[in-house]
Amino acid sequence: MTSELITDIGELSTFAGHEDRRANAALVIENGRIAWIGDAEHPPVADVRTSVGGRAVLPGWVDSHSHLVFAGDRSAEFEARMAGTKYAAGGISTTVNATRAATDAQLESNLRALRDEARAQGTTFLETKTGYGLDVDTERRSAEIASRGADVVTFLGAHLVPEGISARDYLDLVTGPMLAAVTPWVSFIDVFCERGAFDVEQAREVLLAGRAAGLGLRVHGNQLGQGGGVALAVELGAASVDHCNYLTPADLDALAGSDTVATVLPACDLSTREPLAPARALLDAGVTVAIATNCNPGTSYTTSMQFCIATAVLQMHLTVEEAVRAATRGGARALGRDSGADAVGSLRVGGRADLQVLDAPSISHIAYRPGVPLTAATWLLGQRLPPAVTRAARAAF
Ligand SMILES: N=CN[C@@H](CCC(=O)O)C(=O)O
Ligand SMILES: [Zn+2]
Repeated sequence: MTSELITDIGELSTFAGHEDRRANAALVIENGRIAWIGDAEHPPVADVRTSVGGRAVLPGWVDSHSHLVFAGDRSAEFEARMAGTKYAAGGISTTVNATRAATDAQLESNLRALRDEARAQGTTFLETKTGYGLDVDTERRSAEIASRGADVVTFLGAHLVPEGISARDYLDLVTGPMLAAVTPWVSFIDVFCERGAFDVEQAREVLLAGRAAGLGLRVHGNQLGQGGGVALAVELGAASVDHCNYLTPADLDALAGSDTVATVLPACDLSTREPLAPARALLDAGVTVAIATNCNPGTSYTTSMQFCIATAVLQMHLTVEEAVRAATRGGARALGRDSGADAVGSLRVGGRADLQVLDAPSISHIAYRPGVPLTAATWLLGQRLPPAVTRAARAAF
């Protein structure tokens, strides 16, 4: 099996827990894994030598929150919002109607185009959710399609109570036949615990049914106002609670004393004109923070982790290193994948060779040069992605 030495690295960021950023380093990839990390002056013998010419090398992004199984467009809703209309959960139904009407091939092609767009920008590990079907058949096919394009799939049948059914009957469906239909394809269950979606008791019922089916738990919480989503996530030991825009001091304390990751979604905060999530306060309280895109057609139509990181630095007051860690190791933690043989989001000997090279000497350029796409090359499980694959989304016309 061919081994590849990556050398002339300007700055190596590993996020493996020690020497997170180092100069004069090199690494060797073999069999899809990192075989060696060390001093560039004393590398082991390798079959192939790749010089990155002083550029920065770091883990690929772990985007731990997206909604990529959908059809249709909500740019008119976005324009209205930019003109002053407030975001409300009800907008989800526009995408539900378009998604139900789409064929499997259309949904899969959209998902793959967005996944490739993300990869071209350095994302090597991606979670995505169902949640625009909201009937048994469309949720099942959404989950199956998602499993062919994403690394982790989350069941979000509890996104909104669709038209034509009572909340009680819909909860019975979500926690019964719908859950049974998606279970082969998903590893987490999620619920939108918010005004206009599901209240705390309804959310608890959904999460407990998911847990009984063997799924991990996640919560969309405290996005549009203070509520019980964060407290419920902590109470039930959810892997993450996502959004976290409106936190009380008690929410902060609860998160700080827990293993639940707070996932912040900076692009969504800007696109919905909600206050930015208090990522600085969360980190200061000792909470593990993840940064993700929340790519979806309603509230955050971007696959750019770099945009999210730059926003977290420039507007949420994270340091560059904190933000990049949150977008790699933090995302991995939110997905339960930050340790063990299948760990992602860090570069360590024996771990997956999922990495990217920036067209910049250090990670600081991600925020220092905001809006500039800096990923120059990406390796996924040790294989360098060909430019043709990463440009596929744009070539298809
Ligand atoms: N908040 C709930 N769900 C999505 C948005 C859904 C939509 O408006 O389409 C989110 O994470 O922002
Ligand atoms: Zn979301």
